[in-house]
Amino acid sequence: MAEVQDATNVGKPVPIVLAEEDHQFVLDEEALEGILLKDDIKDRNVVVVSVAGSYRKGKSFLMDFVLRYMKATYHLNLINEDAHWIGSDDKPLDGFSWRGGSDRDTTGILMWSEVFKATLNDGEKVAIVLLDTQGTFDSESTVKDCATVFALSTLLSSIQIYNLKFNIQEDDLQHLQLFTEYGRLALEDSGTKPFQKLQFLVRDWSFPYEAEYGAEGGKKILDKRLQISDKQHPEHQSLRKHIKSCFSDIGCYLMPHPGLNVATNPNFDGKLSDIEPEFKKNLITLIPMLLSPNQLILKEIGGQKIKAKELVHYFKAYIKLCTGAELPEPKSMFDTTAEANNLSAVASAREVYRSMMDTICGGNRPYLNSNSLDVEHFKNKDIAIEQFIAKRKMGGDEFSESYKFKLENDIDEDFLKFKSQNESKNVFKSARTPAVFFSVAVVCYFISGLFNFFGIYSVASGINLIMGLALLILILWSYIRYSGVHSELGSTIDDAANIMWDNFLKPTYEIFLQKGLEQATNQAINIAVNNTTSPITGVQSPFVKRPMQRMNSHIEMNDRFKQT
Ligand SMILES: Nc1nc2c(ncn2[C@@H]2O[C@H](COP(=O)(O)OP(=O)(O)OP(=O)(O)O)[C@@H](O)[C@H]2O)c(=O)[nH]1
Ligand SMILES: [Mg+2]
Repeated sequence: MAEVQDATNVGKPVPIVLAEEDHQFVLDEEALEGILLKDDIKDRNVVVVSVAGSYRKGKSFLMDFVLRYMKATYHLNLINEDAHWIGSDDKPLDGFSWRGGSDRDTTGILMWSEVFKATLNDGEKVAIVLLDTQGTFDSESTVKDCATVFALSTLLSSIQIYNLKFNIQEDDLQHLQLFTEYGRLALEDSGTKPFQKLQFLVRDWSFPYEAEYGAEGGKKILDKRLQISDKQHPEHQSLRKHIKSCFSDIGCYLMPHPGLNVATNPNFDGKLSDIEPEFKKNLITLIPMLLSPNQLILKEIGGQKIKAKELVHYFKAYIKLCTGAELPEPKSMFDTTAEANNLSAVASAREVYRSMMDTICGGNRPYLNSNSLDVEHFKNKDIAIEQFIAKRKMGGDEFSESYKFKLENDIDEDFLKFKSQNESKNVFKSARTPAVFFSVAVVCYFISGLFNFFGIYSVASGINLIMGLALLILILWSYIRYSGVHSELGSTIDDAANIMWDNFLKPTYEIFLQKGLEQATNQAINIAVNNTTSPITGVQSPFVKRPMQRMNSHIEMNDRFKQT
């Protein structure tokens, strides 16, 4: 017994993964290498035991009993059959820091500085590493912090103890799913189960009449909780399938309550004499069940056993993955639900906009002039946004503001598509390229004729060359449109035609049109005022003649009236 007590003073907890204030996790490589790269350790295959779960649930307290067992069994080579490893009744519990109170204690990931050396039944010499982790869901950690610690410790351990209180609840399974999925994302898909042993540990189990304390009762409860049946909601079924697919072995142990001293006495220092005998009895069964030489599970990654020196590389690689920008940000249940709500409201409002625009300018509707299309767009956009605002959504106005912005962007994107679809229906626009090049050819033809007439042959042949080029481009464009090949060249020709149209042909055409209109208006006024015959038809217009006759007769009548 004395030897056991001395042994508990060897080693100390070493922070390996440090939780920084800005919610970043940093690996202390030097400390890690100091533990795992010792000459007598580095080439041994490793067993990594870790404990994870919500904060303030006795994880570090349990690990200190694990330490007592490890020291007695592997450090001092005491065989534990007589349960002496658990120590004397009056010895306070030390090792990983544990304490009472409601505020979190452990942060980041701690590794015990002593790596225990063991020889398996087949003679293989292995090293056993113990990890204690920061509890999940304390008031200071974000969901990402919790997922990072849980995923890292699951990725790096061969036995992960999932520490729960009272029962295995649905939310415990949901969190496990979230965290393991986070860890699984960090791994390349190897097709095999990514993690090894998962040991549910239910503390303060209060229903021994339903399932007895220990592994047998634990199995009964676990089977019930992980059972998949057709009657279950698909969400529950997939959750269970997911958990089973992640771990190669899943067990459960039901622990009794340790007694009121442990749970509520602020002066409790871990003495066995203050702990309920039933709890002690179960510790003596639980810990050797996981860690006796014939129960050890070697750490494997992708089917390969991992040596202590290799574990250092995996620590470095996984922390980089879990803290890098590649993994998606895990969110709280509320955020995820509110996001889903808002996204579905965005989708249905967008659908409203699309279907309204479809009836106005969809594929089977005729061309609409761009002003009317703009008016319809703004009107329908307003209707869609109003519908988005009116829809009941979780998260409140502030939360949905960014989704409203997204909806506006999505609608503007849709509008661009509707617009270009509408433009493609404008036959005049699609005929612009041939019209431009044809016009160039015709104009060149007349101008070159003019130069020929005046005998300036060199200029005329230069203009003829331009005419030939325009015709050649026209033929090339027609071929591209017909065959569908070299579409980029086709677009360049279209662009060139647009530039010529916008800068030369359209202004010229507008000037002529304006002049023509001015002339026509002047003539119409002349006809009206002078009652002249139309210069075009040579006929006196009845629309002008009749009102003029009526006006003249009114003047005549007026004059006669004045005379009488
Ligand atoms: N009810 C109950 N209390 C326990 C049990 N085991 C330990 N405790 C008490 O729980 C309190 C917290 O113990 P810790 O080991 O520090 O808990 P932890 O889970 O490591 O907490 P964090 O490091 O903050 O995540 C201490 O007061 C222990 O005495 C148990 O099985 N049941
Ligand atoms: Mg702790």
